[in-house]
Amino acid sequence: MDKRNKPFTVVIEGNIGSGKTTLLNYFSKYRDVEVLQEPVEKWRNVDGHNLLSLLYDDPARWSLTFQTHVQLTMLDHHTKETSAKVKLMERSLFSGRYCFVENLHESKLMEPAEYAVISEWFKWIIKNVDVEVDLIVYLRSDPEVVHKRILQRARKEEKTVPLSYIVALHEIHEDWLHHKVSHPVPAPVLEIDANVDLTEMLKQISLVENQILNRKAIKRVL
Ligand SMILES: Cc1cc2cn([C@H]3C[C@H](O)[C@@H](CO)O3)c(=O)nc2[nH]1
Repeated sequence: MDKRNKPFTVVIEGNIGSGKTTLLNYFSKYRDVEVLQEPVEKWRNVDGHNLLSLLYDDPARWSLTFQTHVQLTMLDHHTKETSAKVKLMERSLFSGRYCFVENLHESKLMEPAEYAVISEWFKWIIKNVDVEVDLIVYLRSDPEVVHKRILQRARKEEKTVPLSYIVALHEIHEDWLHHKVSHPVPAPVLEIDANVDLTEMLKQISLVENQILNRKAIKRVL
């Protein structure tokens, strides 16, 4: 991708059920913003196989397969050309490797040899492909709050997700994006309190909208 016309790239990060889709929908009304949601439907149908369902039914057996496919679909989003000035992505190669893969490895649901292989892929990609991001919006939430939402949302594959899994993912997101002590942070982090209800969340988003749309920088250029 030609660096000159690369869009201002913003990734939305946060635990399962932290309100990423709400934030992305808020911005889909803008002409000049390309919104790339997580391609969950792709993960549910890879040549007829529902990898998301396989993952949750038997994570030890399927975590490498699932995370390898997610890494491919994220690479596709990172490298997707667009004429829009802003590209808004739901999650990224970075949360894939630093949060989800890390968590599966730490909880012994991914073999060390599998962890090594998917990490080699990740290292090669960030060395050889331009997957730079300009801003991370971190939807910070409490595990109990999002776990309740997940059960209410009742995505069929997630109905058995235990609170312990959400707590582990929360800690890993916090170490990476809030404490910034575990892995490289590839862009400045803008934190949003995601424990609030929808109306309050939308109010928070409108307060940081100019930063997310990089308005002032674009005005400077124009
Ligand atoms: C990058 C990345 C996104 C992502 C999502 N997921 C799961 C969490 C949710 O149950 C579902 C949709 O985000 O997929 C995962 O296990 N590993 C992931 N890695």
